[in-house]
Amino acid sequence: MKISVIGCGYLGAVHAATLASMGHTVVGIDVDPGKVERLAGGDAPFFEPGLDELLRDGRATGRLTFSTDFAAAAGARIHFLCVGTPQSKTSDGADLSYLVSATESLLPHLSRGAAVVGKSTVPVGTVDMLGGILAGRPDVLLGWNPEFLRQGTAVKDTLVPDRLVYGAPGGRDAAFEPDGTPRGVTAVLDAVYEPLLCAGIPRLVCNSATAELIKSASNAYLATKVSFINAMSELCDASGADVRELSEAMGLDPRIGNRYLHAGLGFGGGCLPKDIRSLKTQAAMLGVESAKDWMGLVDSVNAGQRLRTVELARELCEGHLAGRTVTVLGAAFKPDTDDIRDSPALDVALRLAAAGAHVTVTDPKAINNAWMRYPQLRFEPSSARALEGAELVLLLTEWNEYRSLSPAAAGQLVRRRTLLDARNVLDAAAWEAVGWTVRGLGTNAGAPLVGPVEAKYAH
Ligand SMILES: NC(=O)c1ccc[n+]([C@@H]2O[C@H](COP(=O)([O-])OP(=O)(O)OC[C@H]3O[C@@H](n4cnc5c(N)ncnc54)[C@H](O)[C@@H]3O)[C@@H](O)[C@H]2O)c1
Ligand SMILES: O=c1ccn([C@@H]2O[C@H](COP(=O)(O)OP(=O)(O)O[C@H]3O[C@H](CO)[C@@H](O)[C@H](O)[C@H]3O)[C@@H](O)[C@H]2O)c(=O)[nH]1
Repeated sequence: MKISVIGCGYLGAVHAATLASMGHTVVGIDVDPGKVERLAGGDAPFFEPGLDELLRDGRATGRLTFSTDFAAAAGARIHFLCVGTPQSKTSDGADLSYLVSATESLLPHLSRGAAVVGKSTVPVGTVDMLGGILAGRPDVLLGWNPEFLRQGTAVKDTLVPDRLVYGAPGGRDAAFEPDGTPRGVTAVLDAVYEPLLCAGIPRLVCNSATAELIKSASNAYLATKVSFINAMSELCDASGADVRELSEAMGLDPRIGNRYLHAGLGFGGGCLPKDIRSLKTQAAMLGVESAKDWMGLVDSVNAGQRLRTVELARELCEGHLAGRTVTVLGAAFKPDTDDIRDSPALDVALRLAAAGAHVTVTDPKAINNAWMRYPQLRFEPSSARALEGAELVLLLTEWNEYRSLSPAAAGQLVRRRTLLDARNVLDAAAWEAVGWTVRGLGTNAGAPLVGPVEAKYAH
């Protein structure tokens, strides 16, 4: 099947390359000529494990091409909208201007009966709004097929997803003939995903509003779990408990599960933060105060972890960050990606620098992106050189390279063996054994149990 993918960023490039690997003929369209040139050359414009290989394969078979020209999308049976829906510059809501523009650019090139299906994460009601743009083309099928991939494991997540969700006009009842044969956009999507469906991946068909909300609610739930355990980590610090043990024990209850229950610096990236704010805005507009307040709390607990980290760093520098030499391990919002969108690590690094510390940031993949965005920070690609002379080391993104640092070797490089493990991943005892002072978030490692509890319950 000929398919077009509009918007070739972290989502679209992976979607296009995996569809080509399933045997489809795919053209990726993007307004960024530099990105298109690299993709067309079989070279991913960002770091995503496994993507380069898929791009090269797609290029070799001739099934995967890229263009800046929307005319190249003509003749496709289905067009996937994968453009960004970032947080608006003026509110907490999503900026839908890229989607509107992409749909308008696509309109003149739509074949009779073609399907337009969005994958971007959108507020509920977006499909109806885009339907207005396509109103003059009643032959065109419109649907939504939200994406759940994670960066760092995007290729595997796309080829072996937990589920496929189709938002189709009229919902489940209208999506099938009386004999159960899929019709309309459901039939087209089934043909696209045939190999996945044959492999037993569950597929859920619902109306567009439900599909839009399934995506937002899923991200909101993941963010809720992270903020919940981080709120518990603060309780642990206040009481002398250890959040790693608490989380492990809670996670063994299958009703709770241990995933997204890792306490630390909290969530960042191009998805969870903007998606919970967008959901908060949607809830407010729909007059649903409980969901609005819930998202606000999840967001503020998450922001609090960044501030707690800076305060802990200050404490570890005897109350004064000004003039201190500080090394930050990690710039990406999480390991295995070069994405620095809303990176908790860089947020903390900027706050430390603003407090007067001499901050050096290192990262295995994200240095270039970080340096272009924050030229005021100092970056060093080599972690060994970044550690030289440090008075405080902060582990802010848990790349394997940092998890496997030798405490003794790192100790030879720094001026003072003081470590803040804000991702709670290191073996504090092994580091303390060679003279490091180690602190975490909610692990109480090395912290004196000064009596916040006694103070709170004194009267
Ligand atoms: N990144 C993820 O892991 C992920 C996963 C699931 C869903 N999503 C959602 O997918 C969407 C895209 O996210 P992303 O991370 O890929 O963003 P991104 O910024 O990496 O990519 C968006 C791409 O769209 C292009 N673009 C913008 N306007 C365009 C237009 N009018 N025509 C053609 N191309 C245009 C941009 O140049 C860019 O390459 C968002 O809604 C996001 O929430 C992302
Ligand atoms: O126990 C945990 C798990 C994650 N995180 C942090 O949470 C953030 C998000 O992590 P992850 O979900 O792995 O990254 P994303 O690639 O942003 O993926 C999320 O956002 C995508 C875009 O919507 C969705 O498709 C995915 O399903 C959803 O997991 C990162 O900063 C992590 O460090 C924690 O702090 N503790």
